[in-house]
Amino acid sequence: APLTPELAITTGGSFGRLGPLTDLVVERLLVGDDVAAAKFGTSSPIDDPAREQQVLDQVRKQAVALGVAPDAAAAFFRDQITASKVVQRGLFARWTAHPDEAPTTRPDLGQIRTRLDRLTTELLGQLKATQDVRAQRVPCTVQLALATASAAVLQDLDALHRQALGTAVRSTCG
Ligand SMILES: O=C(O)C(=O)C[C@]1(C(=O)O)C=C[C@@H](O)C=C1
Repeated sequence: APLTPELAITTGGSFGRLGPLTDLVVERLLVGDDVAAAKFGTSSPIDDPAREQQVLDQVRKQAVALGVAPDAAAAFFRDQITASKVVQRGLFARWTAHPDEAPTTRPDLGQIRTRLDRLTTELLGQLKATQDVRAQRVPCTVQLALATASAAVLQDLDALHRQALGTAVRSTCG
């Protein structure tokens, strides 16, 4: 049944100065669900080192062009990739144990990677936009806690995706 207007929640995005960055991180994690659906029941492994290298090369190139430190950007994206694999492994385990929960259609991995490439550009834009706050250890930690806690609630993340979010943001404050 549709929510009554009184119960509807206006989701203006996650809170604080790191809210927009965190929303993109969550969006990328949720694309991990689609990656898992593309690979589950196929011979494509979760780990694809060649594709990871391609992602990180794109990150370094775009970071330099934007004036973001390429090593820090690459470290941030290594965490995004690790977090995506946390999601994918968790979903594979869930779908193996409960085949009735497995996806019934298989999305195209090539199209999903095009989405990931667009998210790379958007995430780098937010790394650039948040350089000031991220450089200040204590304020950054406070803003990150605010953003991740609100993201988990607003986007109704389950335990697997909350765990993956923790992995994805671990180097955000340097
Ligand atoms: O593109 C894939 O195949 C993915 O699984 C996504 C992704 C990523 O997060 O960018 C994660 C794991 C793979 O090793 C390569 C890339």
